Amino acid sequence: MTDLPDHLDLDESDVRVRPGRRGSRPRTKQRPAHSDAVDGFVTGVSRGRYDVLVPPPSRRRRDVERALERGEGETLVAVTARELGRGGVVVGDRVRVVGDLSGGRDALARIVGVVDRTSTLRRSSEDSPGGHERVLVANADQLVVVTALADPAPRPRMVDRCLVAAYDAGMDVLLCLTKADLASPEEFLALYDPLGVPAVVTRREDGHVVGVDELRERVAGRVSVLVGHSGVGKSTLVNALVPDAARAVGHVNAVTGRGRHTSTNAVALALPGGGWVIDTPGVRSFGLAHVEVEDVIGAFPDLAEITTACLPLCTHLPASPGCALDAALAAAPEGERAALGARVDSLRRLLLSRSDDLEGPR
Ligand SMILES: Nc1nc2c(ncn2[C@@H]2O[C@H](COP(=O)(O)OP(=O)(O)OP(=O)(O)O)[C@@H](O)[C@H]2O)c(=O)[nH]1
Repeated sequence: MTDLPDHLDLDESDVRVRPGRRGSRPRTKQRPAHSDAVDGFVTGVSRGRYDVLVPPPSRRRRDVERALERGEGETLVAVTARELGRGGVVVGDRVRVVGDLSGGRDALARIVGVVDRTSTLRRSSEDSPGGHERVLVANADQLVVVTALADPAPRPRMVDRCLVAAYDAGMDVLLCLTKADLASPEEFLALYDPLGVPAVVTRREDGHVVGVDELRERVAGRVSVLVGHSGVGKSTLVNALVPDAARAVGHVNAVTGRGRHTSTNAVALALPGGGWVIDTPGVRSFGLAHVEVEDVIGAFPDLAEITTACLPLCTHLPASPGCALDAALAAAPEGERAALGARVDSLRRLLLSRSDDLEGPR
Protein backbone atom coordinates (compact mmCIF):
# COMPACT_ATOMS: atom_id res chain seq x y z
CA MET A 1 0.00 0.00 0.00
CA THR A 2 1.27 3.45 -0.80
CA ASP A 3 1.54 5.81 2.17
CA LEU A 4 0.11 9.17 1.23
CA PRO A 5 1.80 12.14 2.89
CA ASP A 6 -0.33 13.60 5.67
CA HIS A 7 -0.28 17.05 4.13
CA LEU A 8 -2.54 15.95 1.30
CA ASP A 9 -5.29 15.80 3.87
CA LEU A 10 -4.76 19.30 5.08
CA ASP A 11 -7.09 22.09 4.14
CA GLU A 12 -7.50 25.72 5.07
CA SER A 13 -8.68 24.86 8.57
CA ASP A 14 -5.06 23.92 9.18
CA VAL A 15 -3.88 27.40 8.49
CA ARG A 16 -2.39 29.20 11.45
CA VAL A 17 -2.54 32.94 11.36
CA ARG A 18 -0.17 35.27 13.13
CA PRO A 19 -1.98 38.59 13.38
CA GLY A 20 -0.08 41.85 13.48
CA ARG A 21 -0.31 45.58 12.74
CA ARG A 22 1.00 45.02 9.26
CA GLY A 23 -1.44 42.26 8.39
CA SER A 24 -1.29 38.55 8.72
CA ARG A 25 0.55 35.90 6.92
CA PRO A 26 -0.74 32.37 6.92
CA ARG A 27 1.33 29.69 8.55
CA THR A 28 0.51 26.17 7.64
CA LYS A 29 1.61 23.19 9.61
CA GLN A 30 2.82 21.84 6.32
CA ARG A 31 2.86 24.31 3.49
CA PRO A 32 2.25 21.90 0.59
CA ALA A 33 -1.47 21.83 1.52
CA HIS A 34 -1.83 25.06 -0.43
CA SER A 35 0.87 24.63 -2.97
CA ASP A 36 -1.90 25.00 -5.50
CA ALA A 37 -2.97 28.42 -4.15
CA VAL A 38 -2.82 31.30 -6.61
CA ASP A 39 -2.26 34.99 -6.03
CA GLY A 40 -5.19 37.34 -6.19
CA PHE A 41 -6.16 40.96 -5.56
CA VAL A 42 -9.31 41.81 -3.59
CA THR A 43 -11.44 44.28 -5.55
CA GLY A 44 -14.67 44.23 -3.54
CA VAL A 45 -16.21 42.99 -0.32
CA SER A 46 -19.89 42.43 0.35
CA ARG A 47 -21.54 40.44 3.12
CA GLY A 48 -18.65 38.06 3.68
CA ARG A 49 -18.09 37.48 -0.04
CA TYR A 50 -14.97 38.79 -1.67
CA ASP A 51 -14.36 39.67 -5.31
CA VAL A 52 -10.85 38.49 -6.07
CA LEU A 53 -9.05 39.12 -9.33
CA VAL A 54 -6.75 36.25 -10.28
CA PRO A 55 -4.45 36.31 -13.31
CA PRO A 56 -5.25 34.15 -16.35
CA PRO A 57 -4.08 30.52 -15.83
CA SER A 58 -1.06 31.01 -18.09
CA ARG A 59 0.21 33.80 -15.84
CA ARG A 60 -0.46 32.42 -12.38
CA ARG A 61 3.14 31.33 -11.84
CA ARG A 62 5.00 33.99 -13.79
CA ASP A 63 4.19 37.61 -14.41
CA VAL A 64 1.59 37.65 -11.63
CA GLU A 65 2.47 41.16 -10.47
CA ARG A 66 2.08 42.69 -13.88
CA ALA A 67 -1.23 40.93 -14.52
CA LEU A 68 -2.70 42.10 -11.21
CA GLU A 69 -1.39 45.64 -11.62
CA ARG A 70 -3.03 45.83 -15.03
CA GLY A 71 -6.27 44.25 -13.89
CA GLU A 72 -5.85 41.27 -16.21
CA GLY A 73 -7.56 37.99 -15.38
CA GLU A 74 -10.82 36.87 -13.96
CA THR A 75 -12.74 38.05 -10.93
CA LEU A 76 -13.78 35.17 -8.68
CA VAL A 77 -16.14 35.14 -5.74
CA ALA A 78 -14.44 33.86 -2.59
CA VAL A 79 -15.04 33.33 1.09
CA THR A 80 -12.32 33.43 3.71
CA ALA A 81 -10.84 30.56 5.64
CA ARG A 82 -12.23 30.58 9.17
CA GLU A 83 -8.88 31.43 10.69
CA LEU A 84 -8.61 34.71 8.86
CA GLY A 85 -11.42 36.05 11.02
CA ARG A 86 -14.03 38.71 10.31
CA GLY A 87 -12.74 41.84 8.68
CA GLY A 88 -9.36 40.20 8.19
CA VAL A 89 -9.49 40.79 4.45
CA VAL A 90 -10.20 44.17 2.85
CA VAL A 91 -10.20 45.73 -0.60
CA GLY A 92 -6.66 46.10 -1.86
CA ASP A 93 -5.41 43.00 -0.07
CA ARG A 94 -3.14 40.62 -1.93
CA VAL A 95 -4.39 37.14 -1.10
CA ARG A 96 -3.80 33.47 -1.83
CA VAL A 97 -6.84 31.56 -3.04
CA VAL A 98 -7.67 27.88 -3.48
CA GLY A 99 -10.76 25.89 -4.37
CA ASP A 100 -12.93 26.35 -7.42
CA LEU A 101 -11.04 28.86 -9.52
CA SER A 102 -13.16 28.25 -12.61
CA GLY A 103 -15.06 31.48 -12.10
CA GLY A 104 -18.32 29.75 -13.01
CA ARG A 105 -21.67 31.05 -11.78
CA ASP A 106 -21.74 28.90 -8.65
CA ALA A 107 -18.00 28.60 -8.21
CA LEU A 108 -16.72 29.60 -4.81
CA ALA A 109 -13.03 30.04 -4.12
CA ARG A 110 -11.46 30.28 -0.67
CA ILE A 111 -8.97 32.81 0.59
CA VAL A 112 -6.35 30.99 2.65
CA GLY A 113 -3.78 33.70 3.20
CA VAL A 114 -3.22 37.44 3.18
CA VAL A 115 0.11 38.79 2.03
CA ASP A 116 1.80 41.33 4.33
CA ARG A 117 0.34 44.76 3.69
CA THR A 118 2.43 47.70 2.56
CA SER A 119 -0.11 50.21 3.93
CA THR A 120 -3.38 50.23 5.83
CA LEU A 121 -5.84 53.11 5.54
CA ARG A 122 -7.79 53.05 8.79
CA ARG A 123 -10.55 54.84 10.58
CA SER A 124 -11.55 54.89 14.22
CA SER A 125 -15.16 54.36 14.98
CA GLU A 126 -16.36 57.95 15.36
CA ASP A 127 -18.49 57.33 18.43
CA SER A 128 -15.84 55.56 20.47
CA PRO A 129 -12.76 57.74 20.68
CA GLY A 130 -9.61 55.77 21.20
CA GLY A 131 -11.60 52.60 20.74
CA HIS A 132 -12.25 50.32 17.87
CA GLU A 133 -10.59 51.03 14.57
CA ARG A 134 -10.87 49.24 11.30
CA VAL A 135 -8.90 48.92 8.12
CA LEU A 136 -10.74 50.35 5.13
CA VAL A 137 -8.27 49.66 2.35
CA ALA A 138 -4.94 47.83 2.17
CA ASN A 139 -1.85 48.42 0.05
CA ALA A 140 -2.93 51.75 -1.45
CA ASP A 141 -0.16 54.26 -2.00
CA GLN A 142 -2.09 57.47 -2.66
CA LEU A 143 -5.16 59.14 -1.17
CA VAL A 144 -6.95 61.43 -3.62
CA VAL A 145 -9.06 63.89 -1.66
CA VAL A 146 -11.77 65.20 -3.96
CA THR A 147 -13.35 68.48 -2.95
CA ALA A 148 -15.45 70.95 -4.90
CA LEU A 149 -14.51 74.63 -4.96
CA ALA A 150 -18.23 75.45 -4.87
CA ASP A 151 -21.56 73.61 -4.83
CA PRO A 152 -20.99 72.13 -2.29
CA ALA A 153 -18.64 74.61 -0.60
CA PRO A 154 -15.19 73.23 0.22
CA ARG A 155 -14.58 71.90 3.72
CA PRO A 156 -10.97 72.37 4.78
CA ARG A 157 -11.64 70.52 8.01
CA MET A 158 -12.59 67.40 6.11
CA VAL A 159 -9.53 67.74 3.89
CA ASP A 160 -7.31 68.13 6.95
CA ARG A 161 -8.74 64.96 8.43
CA CYS A 162 -8.10 63.06 5.23
CA LEU A 163 -4.51 64.29 5.21
CA VAL A 164 -3.97 63.03 8.73
CA ALA A 165 -5.44 59.62 7.84
CA ALA A 166 -3.15 59.42 4.80
CA TYR A 167 -0.05 60.38 6.77
CA ASP A 168 -0.96 57.80 9.39
CA ALA A 169 -1.23 55.20 6.64
CA GLY A 170 2.06 56.26 5.06
CA MET A 171 0.23 57.19 1.86
CA ASP A 172 0.88 60.12 -0.47
CA VAL A 173 -1.89 62.69 -0.78
CA LEU A 174 -3.26 64.36 -3.88
CA LEU A 175 -5.83 67.12 -3.67
CA CYS A 176 -8.33 67.17 -6.47
CA LEU A 177 -10.24 70.44 -6.58
CA THR A 178 -13.30 70.20 -8.82
CA LYS A 179 -15.74 72.75 -10.28
CA ALA A 180 -13.13 75.47 -10.89
CA ASP A 181 -15.61 76.85 -13.43
CA LEU A 182 -17.73 77.94 -10.44
CA ALA A 183 -15.03 79.38 -8.12
CA SER A 184 -11.33 80.19 -8.20
CA PRO A 185 -8.98 77.64 -6.64
CA GLU A 186 -6.43 80.25 -5.44
CA GLU A 187 -7.59 80.63 -1.86
CA PHE A 188 -7.92 76.92 -1.26
CA LEU A 189 -4.59 76.16 -2.89
CA ALA A 190 -2.91 78.75 -0.68
CA LEU A 191 -4.24 76.96 2.39
CA TYR A 192 -2.44 73.73 1.41
CA ASP A 193 0.62 75.22 -0.22
CA PRO A 194 2.64 75.27 3.04
CA LEU A 195 2.04 71.54 3.42
CA GLY A 196 3.50 70.82 0.00
CA VAL A 197 0.45 68.79 -0.99
CA PRO A 198 0.17 68.45 -4.77
CA ALA A 199 -3.13 69.47 -6.32
CA VAL A 200 -5.01 68.93 -9.55
CA VAL A 201 -7.75 71.38 -10.50
CA THR A 202 -10.63 70.34 -12.76
CA ARG A 203 -13.48 72.30 -14.27
CA ARG A 204 -16.35 71.79 -16.67
CA GLU A 205 -16.07 73.44 -20.04
CA ASP A 206 -18.39 72.85 -23.00
CA GLY A 207 -19.75 69.72 -21.35
CA HIS A 208 -16.27 68.21 -20.79
CA VAL A 209 -14.26 68.02 -17.62
CA VAL A 210 -10.92 69.74 -18.16
CA GLY A 211 -7.97 68.66 -16.01
CA VAL A 212 -8.73 64.96 -15.95
CA ASP A 213 -5.62 64.25 -18.04
CA GLU A 214 -3.38 65.50 -15.27
CA LEU A 215 -5.30 63.43 -12.74
CA ARG A 216 -4.95 60.40 -15.03
CA GLU A 217 -1.18 60.89 -15.13
CA ARG A 218 -0.98 61.12 -11.36
CA VAL A 219 -2.94 57.91 -10.74
CA ALA A 220 -1.36 55.89 -13.57
CA GLY A 221 0.27 52.69 -12.35
CA ARG A 222 -0.55 53.43 -8.71
CA VAL A 223 -3.18 52.25 -6.26
CA SER A 224 -5.17 55.38 -5.38
CA VAL A 225 -8.08 55.71 -2.99
CA LEU A 226 -10.64 58.39 -3.89
CA VAL A 227 -12.54 59.99 -1.06
CA GLY A 228 -14.97 62.93 -1.07
CA HIS A 229 -18.37 64.18 -0.02
CA SER A 230 -21.45 63.47 -2.08
CA GLY A 231 -21.86 65.93 -4.94
CA VAL A 232 -18.23 67.00 -5.27
CA GLY A 233 -17.95 65.30 -8.66
CA LYS A 234 -16.17 62.12 -7.64
CA SER A 235 -18.33 59.89 -9.84
CA THR A 236 -17.71 62.19 -12.77
CA LEU A 237 -13.97 61.72 -12.27
CA VAL A 238 -14.18 57.96 -11.78
CA ASN A 239 -16.22 57.71 -14.99
CA ALA A 240 -13.59 59.67 -16.86
CA LEU A 241 -10.72 57.59 -15.46
CA VAL A 242 -12.38 54.18 -15.79
CA PRO A 243 -14.82 54.33 -18.71
CA ASP A 244 -16.08 50.73 -18.28
CA ALA A 245 -16.23 50.76 -14.50
CA ALA A 246 -19.96 50.05 -14.36
CA ARG A 247 -19.53 47.00 -16.54
CA ALA A 248 -16.57 45.74 -14.55
CA VAL A 249 -18.56 45.53 -11.33
CA GLY A 250 -21.62 43.91 -12.88
CA HIS A 251 -25.07 44.76 -11.68
CA VAL A 252 -23.93 47.01 -8.86
CA ASN A 253 -23.17 50.45 -10.18
CA ALA A 254 -20.06 51.27 -8.21
CA VAL A 255 -19.46 54.40 -10.24
CA THR A 256 -22.53 56.29 -9.13
CA GLY A 257 -22.85 54.42 -5.88
CA ARG A 258 -26.59 54.48 -6.48
CA GLY A 259 -28.41 52.37 -3.98
CA ARG A 260 -25.36 52.01 -1.81
CA HIS A 261 -25.01 55.43 -0.28
CA THR A 262 -25.15 54.06 3.22
CA SER A 263 -22.46 51.54 2.43
CA THR A 264 -18.82 52.23 3.14
CA ASN A 265 -17.67 49.34 1.01
CA ALA A 266 -14.77 50.27 -1.16
CA VAL A 267 -14.54 49.04 -4.74
CA ALA A 268 -11.30 48.74 -6.73
CA LEU A 269 -11.53 49.61 -10.42
CA ALA A 270 -8.72 48.82 -12.84
CA LEU A 271 -7.34 51.78 -14.77
CA PRO A 272 -7.05 51.16 -18.50
CA GLY A 273 -3.28 51.80 -18.55
CA GLY A 274 -2.47 49.93 -15.34
CA GLY A 275 -2.99 50.74 -11.68
CA TRP A 276 -6.20 50.97 -9.68
CA VAL A 277 -8.56 53.55 -8.30
CA ILE A 278 -10.46 52.52 -5.20
CA ASP A 279 -13.77 54.30 -4.82
CA THR A 280 -15.11 54.66 -1.30
CA PRO A 281 -18.81 55.52 -1.75
CA GLY A 282 -19.78 56.08 1.86
CA VAL A 283 -16.50 57.36 3.27
CA ARG A 284 -16.48 61.11 3.72
CA SER A 285 -13.93 61.52 6.41
CA PHE A 286 -12.02 59.55 8.97
CA GLY A 287 -12.20 58.94 12.69
CA LEU A 288 -8.67 59.75 13.81
CA ALA A 289 -8.56 58.68 17.43
CA HIS A 290 -6.09 55.91 16.63
CA VAL A 291 -3.54 58.22 15.03
CA GLU A 292 -0.29 58.93 16.90
CA VAL A 293 1.11 62.49 16.97
CA GLU A 294 4.42 61.16 15.66
CA ASP A 295 2.74 59.71 12.58
CA VAL A 296 1.45 63.15 11.63
CA ILE A 297 4.67 65.01 12.39
CA GLY A 298 6.65 62.33 10.58
CA ALA A 299 5.12 63.60 7.34
CA PHE A 300 6.93 66.93 7.90
CA PRO A 301 10.61 66.05 8.25
CA ASP A 302 11.74 69.68 8.71
CA LEU A 303 9.30 70.27 11.58
CA ALA A 304 9.89 66.80 13.04
CA GLU A 305 13.55 67.74 13.35
CA ILE A 306 12.63 70.88 15.31
CA THR A 307 10.28 69.01 17.66
CA THR A 308 13.10 66.72 18.83
CA ALA A 309 13.95 69.63 21.16
CA CYS A 310 10.45 69.60 22.76
CA LEU A 311 9.64 68.16 26.17
CA PRO A 312 8.63 64.48 26.04
CA LEU A 313 4.89 65.08 26.45
CA CYS A 314 4.67 68.20 24.27
CA THR A 315 1.51 68.21 22.16
CA HIS A 316 3.04 70.77 19.74
CA LEU A 317 -0.29 72.62 19.78
CA PRO A 318 -0.30 76.45 20.05
CA ALA A 319 -0.60 76.65 23.83
CA SER A 320 1.86 73.89 24.54
CA PRO A 321 4.45 75.31 26.98
CA GLY A 322 7.99 75.43 25.67
CA CYS A 323 7.14 73.92 22.28
CA ALA A 324 10.29 74.07 20.16
CA LEU A 325 8.20 75.06 17.13
CA ASP A 326 7.53 78.44 18.80
CA ALA A 327 11.19 78.88 19.65
CA ALA A 328 12.16 78.08 16.06
CA LEU A 329 9.65 80.62 14.79
CA ALA A 330 10.99 83.33 17.09
CA ALA A 331 14.55 82.58 16.02
CA ALA A 332 13.80 82.31 12.28
CA PRO A 333 15.44 84.93 10.04
CA GLU A 334 13.01 87.64 8.98
CA GLY A 335 12.83 86.39 5.38
CA GLU A 336 11.96 82.80 6.38
CA ARG A 337 9.57 83.44 9.24
CA ALA A 338 6.37 83.73 7.21
CA ALA A 339 6.92 80.46 5.34
CA LEU A 340 7.86 78.57 8.51
CA GLY A 341 4.92 80.12 10.33
CA ALA A 342 2.50 78.95 7.63
CA ARG A 343 3.89 75.45 7.82
CA VAL A 344 3.72 75.32 11.62
CA ASP A 345 0.14 76.64 11.51
CA SER A 346 -0.79 73.96 9.00
CA LEU A 347 0.76 71.19 11.04
CA ARG A 348 -1.03 72.43 14.15
CA ARG A 349 -4.31 72.51 12.29
CA LEU A 350 -3.85 68.85 11.42
CA LEU A 351 -2.85 67.95 14.96
CA LEU A 352 -5.97 69.73 16.22
CA SER A 353 -8.24 67.75 13.89
CA ARG A 354 -6.81 64.63 15.46
CA SER A 355 -7.03 65.79 19.07
CA ASP A 356 -10.72 66.70 18.55
CA ASP A 357 -11.40 62.99 18.29
CA LEU A 358 -9.65 62.21 21.53
CA GLU A 359 -11.87 64.54 23.51
CA GLY A 360 -15.13 62.74 22.98
CA PRO A 361 -17.92 61.90 20.57
CA ARG A 362 -18.68 64.58 18.03
N1 LIG B 1 -20.02 73.01 -12.67
C1 LIG B 1 -19.49 71.79 -12.55
N2 LIG B 1 -20.27 70.75 -12.21
C2 LIG B 1 -19.70 69.54 -12.09
C3 LIG B 1 -18.31 69.32 -12.30
N3 LIG B 1 -18.05 68.01 -12.08
C4 LIG B 1 -19.22 67.43 -11.75
N4 LIG B 1 -20.22 68.33 -11.76
C5 LIG B 1 -21.64 68.12 -11.44
O1 LIG B 1 -21.78 67.96 -10.04
C6 LIG B 1 -22.86 67.06 -9.75
C7 LIG B 1 -22.36 65.93 -8.87
O2 LIG B 1 -21.42 65.17 -9.59
P1 LIG B 1 -21.13 63.64 -9.26
O3 LIG B 1 -20.01 63.22 -10.12
O4 LIG B 1 -22.38 62.83 -9.28
O5 LIG B 1 -20.66 63.82 -7.76
P2 LIG B 1 -20.37 62.72 -6.65
O6 LIG B 1 -19.33 63.32 -5.80
O7 LIG B 1 -20.05 61.42 -7.23
O8 LIG B 1 -21.73 62.68 -5.88
P3 LIG B 1 -22.63 61.40 -5.48
O9 LIG B 1 -22.96 60.71 -6.76
O10 LIG B 1 -23.80 62.01 -4.81
O11 LIG B 1 -21.78 60.59 -4.56
C8 LIG B 1 -23.35 66.56 -11.10
O12 LIG B 1 -24.48 67.31 -11.45
C9 LIG B 1 -22.20 66.86 -12.03
O13 LIG B 1 -22.63 67.07 -13.37
C10 LIG B 1 -17.51 70.45 -12.66
O14 LIG B 1 -16.30 70.39 -12.86
N5 LIG B 1 -18.16 71.67 -12.76
